[in-house]
This record gives sequence, C-alpha cells and structure tokens, in this order.
Amino acid sequence: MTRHLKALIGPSILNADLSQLYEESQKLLDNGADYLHLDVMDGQFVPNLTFGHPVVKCLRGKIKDAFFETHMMVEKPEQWITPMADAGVNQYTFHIEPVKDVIEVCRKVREHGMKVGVAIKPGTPVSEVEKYISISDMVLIMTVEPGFGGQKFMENQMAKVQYLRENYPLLDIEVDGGVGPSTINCCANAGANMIVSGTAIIGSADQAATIKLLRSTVQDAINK
Ligand SMILES: O=C(CO)[C@H](O)[C@H](O)COP(=O)(O)O
Ligand SMILES: [Co+2]
Repeated sequence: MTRHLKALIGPSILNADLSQLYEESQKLLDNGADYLHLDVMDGQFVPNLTFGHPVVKCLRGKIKDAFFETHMMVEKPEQWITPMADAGVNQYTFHIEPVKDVIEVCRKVREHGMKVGVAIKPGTPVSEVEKYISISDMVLIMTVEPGFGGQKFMENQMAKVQYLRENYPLLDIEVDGGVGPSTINCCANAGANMIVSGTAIIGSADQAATIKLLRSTVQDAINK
C-alpha cells in the first residue's frame, strides 16, 4: 500500500500563556491541532530558556493521547533522550548543528521508541541534513532563527523545502517559524506537509478556522 503524505498542523505553544500550559494545549487540540509542538530551549544553543522534561511529563499526565513533538533547541540533545521518552514524548526533533554523532543520536531516539526529527537552522545547508534522511522520520526546516516566537518568516528557506520534496516525495517535511495564513501558501507550494505555527494560531480570534485554513491549503497542494 503506497504511503500518502498528510497535511498535519502542529501549533507551537511557545507564545501561549505558559502559566496555563495545559488549558492552552487542550484548547489547541479541541480546535483541531494534529499534534503539539513543544519548544525546548536550554539558553545555550539559543539565547532563550523555556522548559524541560518535568513540564512535559506534567502535561502528558493531563493529556494522555495527543502526539507530542519536542523541538530540541539544545546544545546536547543526546542528554535529554531518556528523560523526554520517559515524559511521554512521541517525536524527538533535534538540531544537528551541535551534534558530533548524529547517527548515534538518531539511533538512541528510536531505541527509546520515539520518532526522529532532524532540524536545521536557516544558515545550515540542506545537504547537511540530507545525509540523515534514511535514518530519520522527518526533517525540520527552520524559517526563523531559532529562539523566539513571533519572528518574520524567512521565505529564502523555501528552496530547501522544494529541494527535499523534489528528491524525497514521501518525506515528512516540517517548517517552523513565522508560519500563518499570510505565509502558508509558499510553504505548501514548496512542499512542506507538517506545519508548525505559534503566534498566528495562539493569537487567532478563531483558532479552529486558522488551523483548518492552514491544513486545507497544504492538503490541496499535496493533492495537486
Ligand atoms: O522553534 C520556534 C522558535 O525557535 C517556534 O516553534 C516558532 O517560532 C513558532 O512560533 P511562531 O509561529 O510564532 O514563529
Ligand atoms: Co519550534
């Protein structure tokens, strides 16, 4: 049976009211989110600090079945594989830039029963991540400099998405950073099928309608 690409919308809770992390997360899921994108920052790989596995574990304690993707913007991703797996993470997406042995990290993530995502910053060539496609489940192409939500979308990153889609038709390709109704068309046309959107969804007056718009735009492009 041939695998078909699906349009999946994974809101980032980075700019949500983190004092209401559970309520904000549940609201996104009630409004149709396909998965939750949890931005983990260590203040070293990026100049910002968010939360770690204890918070993810608490959230999993209240939200039993949703798909959790952690976006690991950390200097030592190998250090957090076991704690995040124990916390109930489904997909462990890490940046390859600080890692010496990416293959070993991918292997360890899978050994812990999580799906593997490999991520690159805007300044990293797509050839750097292409090497790891055969041992990962998804590629994340950052469309902002990682570290903060609410930044301007970097359209010049679409060439990487287009290259990957043309060469790997069934690969899950995620974009993350400044994605919303005004930028979704170029993401969909370039070939992204997994969409992280934070500010545009969190700040939306109608989250369900925004999620629906993002998903239908991408699914229409896939079906073309
Ligand atoms: O990884 C991230 C920043 O490093 C966030 O996931 C991303 O910024 C999403 O938020 P927004 O849609 O507001 O840009
Ligand atoms: Co992110």
